[in-house]
Amino acid sequence: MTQETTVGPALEVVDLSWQVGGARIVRDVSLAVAPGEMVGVIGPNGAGKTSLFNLISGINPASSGRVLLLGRDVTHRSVASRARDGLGRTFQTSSLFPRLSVLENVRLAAQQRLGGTLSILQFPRSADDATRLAREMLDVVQLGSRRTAAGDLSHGDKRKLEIAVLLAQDPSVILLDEPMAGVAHADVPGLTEVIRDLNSLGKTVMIVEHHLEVVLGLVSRVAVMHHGELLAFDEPGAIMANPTVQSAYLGDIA
Ligand SMILES: Nc1ncnc2c1ncn2[C@@H]1O[C@H](COP(=O)(O)OP(=O)(O)OP(=O)(O)O)[C@@H](O)[C@H]1O
Repeated sequence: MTQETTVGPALEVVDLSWQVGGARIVRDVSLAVAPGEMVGVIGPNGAGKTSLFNLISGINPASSGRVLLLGRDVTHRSVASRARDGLGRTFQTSSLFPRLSVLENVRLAAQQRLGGTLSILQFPRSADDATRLAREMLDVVQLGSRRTAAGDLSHGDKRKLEIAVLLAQDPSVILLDEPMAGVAHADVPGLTEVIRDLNSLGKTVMIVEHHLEVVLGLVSRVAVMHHGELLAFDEPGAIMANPTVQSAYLGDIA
């Protein structure tokens, strides 16, 4: 007789809302993302996608509802606490140190994970654990051979470097906010490949992206937001065929 093991969602939001003044920016959103799943979040400008990420990562406090990370209720936890519990996030704007080298940017994160400080004055001189870990993460994002300052990288390579910085902190759940924004057309396939590889590392990923071909080709399910509400949450084929989604969103951009 086979025994079934039940594995809960890596990330779940339940009736999540965010109100600012009289405006309800995120309205009763509920969805669950399975461990190792990659989910897209799409919707027109101002639909509430980044606001949803801000609630999940703790940047903004939920007005009501809950956020569960790896089965733990983190709704009232700080950003740092959620990060310690396994949540990683990139932003629409770059969070890199532009004058530090590619390696130093990742080594800072690796050093923090390994229990060191964030001081660049305390970098060990020789190849230590943090350096080794940083090099491994740079190989994962295909930047292993780059020796330049982070600020000199192309937009596409900066996004890859931000992912390496995240990976050095070993998050279980990763939120990517518009990774393709500002990335040159020629760099899109390479960055797409790096994001796809996050799955083979066992990461759970939510990705906000306006670049529809990219997101539909990457994810197993798509959440469509509109006026702060979750309009639909389904497989890419079903989303494209959904009449409500078509009239509310896809019709607008076709
Ligand atoms: N701190 C805030 N105070 C008041 N309104 C806000 C705040 N943050 C966001 N908003 C509003 O909430 C709505 C949703 O914004 P949000 O950035 O979440 O949308 P989005 O779907 O990510 O848009 P885009 O695709 O343009 O990034 C917008 O109307 C925005 O102006």
